[in-house]
Amino acid sequence: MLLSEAASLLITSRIEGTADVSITGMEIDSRKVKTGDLFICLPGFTVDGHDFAEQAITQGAAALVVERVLPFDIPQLVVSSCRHAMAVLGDAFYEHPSRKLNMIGITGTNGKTTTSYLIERIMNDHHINTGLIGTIEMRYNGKAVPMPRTTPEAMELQRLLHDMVQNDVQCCVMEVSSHALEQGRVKGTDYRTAIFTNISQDHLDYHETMEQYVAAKGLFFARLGNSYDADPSERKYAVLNADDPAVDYFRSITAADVITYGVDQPADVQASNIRITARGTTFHLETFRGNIDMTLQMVGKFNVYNALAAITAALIENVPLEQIRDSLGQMPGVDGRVEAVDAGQPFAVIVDYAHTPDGLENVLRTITEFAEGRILTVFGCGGDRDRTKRPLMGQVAAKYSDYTLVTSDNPRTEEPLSILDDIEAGLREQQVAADRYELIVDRRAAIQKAVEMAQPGDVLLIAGKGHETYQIVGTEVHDFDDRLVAKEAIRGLSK
Ligand SMILES: CC(=O)N[C@H]1[C@@H](OP(=O)(O)OP(=O)(O)OC[C@H]2O[C@@H](n3ccc(=O)[nH]c3=O)[C@H](O)[C@@H]2O)O[C@H](CO)[C@@H](O)[C@@H]1O[C@H](C)C(=O)N[C@@H](C)C(=O)N[C@H](CCC(=O)O)C(=O)O
Ligand SMILES: Nc1ncnc2c1ncn2[C@@H]1O[C@H](COP(=O)(O)OP(=O)(O)OP(=O)(O)O)[C@@H](O)[C@H]1O
Repeated sequence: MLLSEAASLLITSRIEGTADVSITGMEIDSRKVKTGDLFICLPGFTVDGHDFAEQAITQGAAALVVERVLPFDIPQLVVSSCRHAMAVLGDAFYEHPSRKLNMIGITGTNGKTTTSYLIERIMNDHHINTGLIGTIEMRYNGKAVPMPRTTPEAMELQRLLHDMVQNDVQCCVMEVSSHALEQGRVKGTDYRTAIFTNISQDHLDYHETMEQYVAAKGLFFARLGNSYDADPSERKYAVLNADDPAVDYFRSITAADVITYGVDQPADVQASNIRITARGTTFHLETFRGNIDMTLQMVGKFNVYNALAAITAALIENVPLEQIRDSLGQMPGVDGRVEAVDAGQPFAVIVDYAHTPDGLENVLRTITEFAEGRILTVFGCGGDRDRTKRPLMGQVAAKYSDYTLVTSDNPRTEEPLSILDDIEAGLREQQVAADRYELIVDRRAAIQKAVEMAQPGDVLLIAGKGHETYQIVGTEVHDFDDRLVAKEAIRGLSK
């Protein structure tokens, strides 16, 4: 691509210097620039990419995209927003890869990862080669790479999608975070199906108010549309949770065809007669393509919602209902999501990624449905993130647990004990007696204590970290896996 071609894609841009320079790659991180790359200077929240232009030039950048002209003798494409330019240029440079894939995006506070795994499983079982991008990793054709963020930056995303196209992937299911929507990371990505799971309090450190958080999610649906004469194979679909209060708002702002799913409110894809046991969940499913009885190995009403969202996406892709039933019935669940830890102990240990008040409430409510003994809960809240959810999570833990151990969960640069104090305020609000909870900063010691307290029939929930295998203290990342720590503690019981 020539710099002049890049400029023609951005209507208000101008070029300072030579326009016919050839661009052989694009990069937003100066440390990764290669000879011939176009370096896009992103003004960030912590540092400004413009300050790294010199390093990019030293590494061989052929030209820059800037919001202000820099004093370097190199062609510069001057734009009003480098973030917007990155999305447009990435999409064009990688030859519009999302238009060659059936793109399914999932947004919502909870359930994105679970739903994406369910869709990936159904599609692949139906021989639709499907790639996945999300919190845990990006994977396709048996290749998996851990991801630093839930939704990649626009440039990285377009590169990934291009790679999928080159490798004969037909469908891509991906998580679309509210941060990504707000920052335009998925601008230019052409989705066929946009799924909404649910919205509840989280990320207010970033979005500040619930209204702004909902509005950020809304961008996903507002950008999706159909022309009146769109070919059926080209139509766009908004798949919405009929039981979530935000459904009417998202319906009102999208021009896509809306398909709803739900349990409590009438919906196009509806579950009824839900039965939950410790081993799984069954329900009756009614859809616009027929009805069927479903069995999930995953527990909880919230997983019925995740399954309904996945079923709806699969029906849009014309997967037969029987095939969907068989795929979901065989799916053991997702890493770190209501994952049972079994080291032969006479009580249940469950590790779960719940890190929002709503997520914690859902998993605890589910446990109450099958717990024979007491419920012991170990959890904490992340440092340098939404502080307002801490007391709310304390309240939820207090409401459902017989004993709560409040501990650390990635304290980052905050004083760990002060995070625990914020959570304790919620426990106190619920007027929990002082002998029904404890603050233990060291997560290993908290898990150890809970394991020692557990009696036969009890359920011990270790919430917050799920699949994560680290703990961030200060700026250091330490190895830490709740599942391994719990197993060690259980083995220690017999010594
Ligand atoms: C708040 C937020 O989203 N920040 C993202 C943003 O950071 P930033 O704007 O501060 O960027 P920066 O680090 O200041 O750098 C600015 C520019 O300088 C460049 N740079 C920087 C250093 C250098 O030596 N050379 C260089 O070129 C960077 O590559 C970047 O282009 O752009 C960075 C570069 O892409 C992201 O890594 C960073 O995500 C941070 C790590 C983050 O924690 N994001 C979270 C909040 C997030 O996005 N989470 C959601 C999921 C939430 C959920 O549902 O749980 C997600 O989608 O992951
Ligand atoms: N549909 C749902 N409704 C409410 N809570 C849910 C739902 N699905 C999962 N959860 C809870 O949220 C936790 C995280 O689930 P999952 O990883 O699927 O969500 P996510 O949206 O991808 O989260 P994140 O954005 O933080 O990665 C689960 O461990 C479970 O406790």
